[in-house]
Amino acid sequence: MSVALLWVVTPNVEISNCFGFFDSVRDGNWLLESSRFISRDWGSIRAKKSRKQKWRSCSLSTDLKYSCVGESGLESGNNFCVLSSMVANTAGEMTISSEQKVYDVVLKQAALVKKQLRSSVDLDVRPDIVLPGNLSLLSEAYDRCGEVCAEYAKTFYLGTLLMTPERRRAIWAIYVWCRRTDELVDGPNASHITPTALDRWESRLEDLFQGQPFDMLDAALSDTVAKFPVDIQPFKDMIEGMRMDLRKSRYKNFDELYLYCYYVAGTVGLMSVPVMGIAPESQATTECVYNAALALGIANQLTNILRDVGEDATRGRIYLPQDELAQAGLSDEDIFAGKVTDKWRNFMKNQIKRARMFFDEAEKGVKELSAASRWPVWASLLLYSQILDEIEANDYNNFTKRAYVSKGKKLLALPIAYTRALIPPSTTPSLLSKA
Ligand SMILES: CC(C)=CCC/C(C)=C/CC/C(C)=C/CC/C(C)=C/[C@@H]1[C@@H](COP(=O)(O)OP(=O)(O)O)[C@]1(C)CC/C=C(\C)CC/C=C(\C)CCC=C(C)C
Repeated sequence: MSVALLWVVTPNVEISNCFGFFDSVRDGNWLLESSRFISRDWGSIRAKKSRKQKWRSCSLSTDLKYSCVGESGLESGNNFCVLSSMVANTAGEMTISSEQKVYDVVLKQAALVKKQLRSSVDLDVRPDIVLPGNLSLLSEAYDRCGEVCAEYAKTFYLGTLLMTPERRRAIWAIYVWCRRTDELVDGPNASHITPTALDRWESRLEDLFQGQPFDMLDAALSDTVAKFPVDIQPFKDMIEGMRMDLRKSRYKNFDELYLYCYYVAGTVGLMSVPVMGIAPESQATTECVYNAALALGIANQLTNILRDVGEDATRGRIYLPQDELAQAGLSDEDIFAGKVTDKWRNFMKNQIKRARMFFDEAEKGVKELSAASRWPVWASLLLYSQILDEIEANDYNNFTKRAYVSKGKKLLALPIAYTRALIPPSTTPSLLSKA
């Protein structure tokens, strides 16, 4: 299906398969982890005092709420203690945790866009610098991005129609680049993709950020990144996630999985916020909004992983943290056997709880976005989080049953998302402090 679509949307002047890309590149305790990864107050422990206060003002509470997730004694709230931004590697050496690494990227991204996004002007895009002839090519390129988006993500596409035309086009261009990147390792030509191919995709990315796009779809993104304060780092990180997918099929613990989820999905949040914009009246810190965006990406990816356990297993892939499986008395063989047992149900309950914590964290940031961007984000959040409800409704059989949200439920989510999108940003500095 995807290949057919790619042929339709790729213009003749370009390479014409796999979004025009393939030819061109041929040649411890999981409870502690879950608390640590979800609460921004962890960041505050590590950060300088001034930063710490800001994080505190927008974080989940650090109380023991998140430490009561697990079922085993190890996960008792009373044993909960703040570790640090360090984790032990297999050799027993202390290394920087994935959360710390990602947190640094979030801070950098937030700092980069703080000024522009806080502008009181509705849209702070730079004017077009293309010549008149190129303008229609560019608009054709954006239209194609819109078509891809409409084909792959219909509901989300409809949501983007509420955005201003400039923002909508930019989100489409980002979407298409992400989709193409994902297709490299997940699409029909995935078996031919090598690390070298990804290196080439990355140098192509660098070119487009320098204003030298390789094809039409790249040209749309090139224009977008010239107009909006979008940084290259999350894009490079997404490619890094694809590299990880090529070389890894197991994740030792949640620290490793978290990094993977950041690479392939948290990055999407960081790419999107500069385009969607933060409401000028919002009192939330930019970091806080970025953190929520990151959380939504992570939540979506965790949900995706939980939904696709059976499907991934048929490809020899298990994205679930190995240490948590072992703690639950489960092994890879149990996953391959695909039997829903009580051990499995308990394990899944904990995984679902953790994914929901990330959704909760994300919810805090949505209302801080510019008014027109809130609806598609709420819609995406509600629809994706409902997949978790469906896994429960399937009695945790994610081996042979694919959890999906029915059309009726999807339709119902849209007005709910719309109503939520009407909630204005927080204007109480005591709750969310201004940067
Ligand atoms: C409004 C909105 C949702 C904008 C995001 C648009 C965008 C640029 C999406 C790109 C998605 C994409 C193709 C990513 C490539 C990697 C990948 C496949 C990730 C998985 C997505 C699900 O994709 P898929 O369509 O394959 O799913 P199905 O299997 O068909 O169900 C991911 C699970 C991750 C997607 C991550 C997001 C959509 C992050 C969203 C976060 C924001 C938009 C930030 C919102 C801001 C705040 C403050 C909360």
